[in-house]
Amino acid sequence: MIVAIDGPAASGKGTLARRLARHFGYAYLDTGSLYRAVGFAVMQNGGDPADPDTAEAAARALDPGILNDERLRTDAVAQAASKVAAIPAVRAALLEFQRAFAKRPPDGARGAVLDGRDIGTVVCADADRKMFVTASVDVRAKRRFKELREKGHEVIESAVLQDMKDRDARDAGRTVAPLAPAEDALVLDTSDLDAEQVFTLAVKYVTEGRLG
Ligand SMILES: Nc1ncnc2c1ncn2[C@@H]1O[C@H](COP(=O)(O)OP(=O)(O)O)[C@@H](O)[C@H]1O
Ligand SMILES: Nc1ccn([C@@H]2O[C@H](COP(=O)(O)OP(=O)(O)O)[C@@H](O)[C@H]2O)c(=O)n1
Repeated sequence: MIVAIDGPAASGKGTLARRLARHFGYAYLDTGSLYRAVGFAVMQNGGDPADPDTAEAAARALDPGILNDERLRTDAVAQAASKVAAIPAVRAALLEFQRAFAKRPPDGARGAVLDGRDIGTVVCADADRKMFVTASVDVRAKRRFKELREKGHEVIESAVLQDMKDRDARDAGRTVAPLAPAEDALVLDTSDLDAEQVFTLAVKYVTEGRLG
C-alpha cells in the first residue's frame, strides 16, 4: 500500500502522514526534508541555491543521515529548499531514492506513506491512495508561526506569511513537477479542521478507498 500526501507548506501533511504511518504500521518518508537537506548543504558551503550545478552536486552527495536534523526546519532553509527544488537535475537526482522507499519500504513494512509536493503526480503516480491536504495561506502561516515560536525561533508573523506566499508561488509556478493535486486525489481543506478530524477522515479514506 502506497499512500501519497501532497500539499502546500504547513497544511498539516507531515502531521497527518506521520500519524497514518504509525496507525497502519507503514514506513514514512518526509520528502521535503530531502530538498531542505540539499538547500542546507548549499547554504553551508556559501553557494547559491538557485545555481543548477551547485545544487545538483549537493543533491548527488546527499547524506540521508541529516534528514532529521533540526537545523533543516528553519524558514531560511525552506526558502533555499524551494529554490533547489525548481531545478530539474535536482529533482531527477532525488527521484530514485523516493521511488525505492515507496516500493521497498524499510524494515519490511507492508506500506509506505510519503508526503511532499509531487508524490501523487510524479514520484508515485500509481499510489493506491492520494490526498491533497490544503488550507488558506493565513491559516497555514499562523500554524507555522506558532510552531517555530514554540521551538524557540525568533520569527515575525508577517515575515512567515510573506515567506509562505513566496514559496507557494515558486512551488506552484515551476515548470517541473509543480505543486498541484493529482486528478485522482482526495482534496482535504483543513482550514476549519483540527488534526484529529483530518486524521479520522484520512483513516476512513485509506481503509475504504473513499469517504462517502
Ligand atoms: N489540522 C490542523 N489544525 C491545526 N494545526 C495543525 C493541523 N495539522 C497540523 N497542524 C500544526 O501545524 C503545523 C504545521 O504542520 P505540518 O504537519 O508540519 O505541516 P506540513 O508538513 O504540511 O508543512 C504543526 O505545528 C502542526 O502541529
Ligand atoms: N516532494 C517535494 C517536497 C518538497 N519540495 C520542496 O521542498 C520545500 C520544503 O518542503 P517541506 O515539505 O519540508 O515544507 P513544509 O511544507 O514543511 O513547509 C517545498 O517548498 C518545495 O519547494 C518539493 O519540491 N517536492
